[in-house]
Amino acid sequence: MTGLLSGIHSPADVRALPEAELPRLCEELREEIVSVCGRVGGHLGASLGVVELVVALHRVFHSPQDALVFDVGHQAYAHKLLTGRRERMGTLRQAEGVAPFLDPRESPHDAFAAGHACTAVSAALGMLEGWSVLGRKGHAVAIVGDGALTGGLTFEGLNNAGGAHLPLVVVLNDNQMSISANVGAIPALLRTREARAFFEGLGFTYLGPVDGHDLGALLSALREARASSRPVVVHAMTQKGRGFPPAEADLQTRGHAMGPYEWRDGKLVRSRGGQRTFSEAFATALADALAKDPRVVVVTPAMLEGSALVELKTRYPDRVHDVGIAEQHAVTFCAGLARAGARPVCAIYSTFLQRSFDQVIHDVCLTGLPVVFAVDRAGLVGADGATHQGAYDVSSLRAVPGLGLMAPVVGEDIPPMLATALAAPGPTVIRFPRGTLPSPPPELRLDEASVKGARWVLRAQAPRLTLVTLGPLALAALEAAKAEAGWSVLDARCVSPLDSEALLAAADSGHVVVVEEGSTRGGLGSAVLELYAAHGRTPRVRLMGMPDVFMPHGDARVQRAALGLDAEGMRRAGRELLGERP
Ligand SMILES: Cc1ncc(C[n+]2csc(CCOP(=O)(O)OP(=O)(O)O)c2C)c(N)n1
Ligand SMILES: CC(=O)[C@@H](O)[C@H](O)COP(=O)(O)O
Ligand SMILES: [Mg+2]
Repeated sequence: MTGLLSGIHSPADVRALPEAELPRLCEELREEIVSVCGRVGGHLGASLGVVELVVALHRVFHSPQDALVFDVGHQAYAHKLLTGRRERMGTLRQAEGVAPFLDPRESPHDAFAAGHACTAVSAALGMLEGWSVLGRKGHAVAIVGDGALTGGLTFEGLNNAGGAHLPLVVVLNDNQMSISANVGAIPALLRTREARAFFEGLGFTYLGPVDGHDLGALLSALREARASSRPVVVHAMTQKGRGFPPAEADLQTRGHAMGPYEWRDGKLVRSRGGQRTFSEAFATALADALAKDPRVVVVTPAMLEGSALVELKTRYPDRVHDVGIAEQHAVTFCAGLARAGARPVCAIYSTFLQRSFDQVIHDVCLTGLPVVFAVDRAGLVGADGATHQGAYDVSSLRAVPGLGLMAPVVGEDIPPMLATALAAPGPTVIRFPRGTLPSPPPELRLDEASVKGARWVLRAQAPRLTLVTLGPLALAALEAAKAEAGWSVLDARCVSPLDSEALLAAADSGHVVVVEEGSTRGGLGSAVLELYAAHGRTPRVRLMGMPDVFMPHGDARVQRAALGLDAEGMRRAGRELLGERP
């Protein structure tokens, strides 16, 4: 790489450039972002939209003495390129490579770790307050999207900041988009003069709206904000996908994030197989439920695309609700719907459901309201890494009384599971992973009758060992067991309530390996051990799953194999437990 970017190793180099060179720097940053994302995929559109903003921020503020706190961190590729990570950017989102979002362990210029939305204002305010206590000087800037303004946590931070009289700078990166078009009253509010009144009402000085691609305007607004002794909002208008026509033209998919791509015959081609995903299979089952039962209502906290609900939203605009990046609200909204007699299905990623644990307990489960949670991205998620792993849903939700919890193995399991959940008098979780559907062996087909208990996928004549699995891992277990003599496979299917009878029968084999794609701390394996302890049963048990660390980014298939969550790994673990040569 020649050009300006090759001479930029830290923000000090950005500040040393003549101002007239900054447009060229922005051009090079865009070229680099498009090129990196073309090779490895990533959050292309969000990052392209803030190139001028990031350059201006590094020009006016002095990172790391000043803290630039990016909300989510998916928009920060230009920041990574300007802070010493340019040469490693080709490793973005891959194992051992540059992190998908921001992480202070990767760079001192990443002021605060993120990946989940709506944390920036609170974190930046906390840092300012901390510095004030410790007598350290510095500016703190929260860079927040308009989507993050649909989340309660952002408002909690703004409210606190407006009354705290600290010179917090909030840069509102308003591209009029969340992943989908932004929702609720906020988008309209931000288009009117009331935006000023709103932020001023909260105790902020309001600067803007500023053209977020006009470096001169940005520099002058940010300088004014830096000089302020009060909280300031700089309202910058940006365009997602800016400078890359396919992203500008297709905001929801290419404009937010996409996998690796290439140009073929003048067309952008995504390298994605045509196989159906678990999310799509769930959406198909939902379509059926919506058609059959007028009480069914679907709720997503800002993940219409990821949860494959775009088409259903078009077909049922009044029964499919995108409520914004508002997981707590989504769950309590569902509780209200259920209380009114509707049958809500909350489609939510496992990692984002963490936000609403109390709402699940207090608003839904305490009185047993019939809400269905379609918990997507349960298990390893791959390139999004530690912040997005679906590791804790089973461990945490298993503890909640009256909450049913089940997991399909194959796509065919989903319709009967959803029907069972919708017919249940109380709340139910259906958890399924990110990715494509496996091909079902004929013996795994379920009938449409209600789903009950565990299912023997393979029952050996003289069993020596049972692999107890959850979700699609049953298929790898089947492969492992078929290669060994006397191995059985039990698909636990329901974690709550546990099928005690089947699991106690599994103990008869003397050796039990419990395999799940979730934390082994408190997950299905723990449930099985609790059951055996309660019944005084003492088979030799081995637990397999996600270990007691925050699993980093990488290829999910590779990680699965490394954790032994494939046929080979299960065979190895089983043979070890049996005392046989692995
Ligand atoms: C708590 C949480 N919910 C959902 C998401 C998924 N998500 C990531 S970015 C994004 C859109 C954010 O919109 P905005 O803040 O406007 O930023 P933009 O992408 O437009 O730059 C969403 C919904 C998340 N990261 N965290
Ligand atoms: C940044 C963020 O939280 C989302 O954009 C997320 O990366 C989407 O993940 P999926 O690709 O699994 O939908
Ligand atoms: Mg936005």
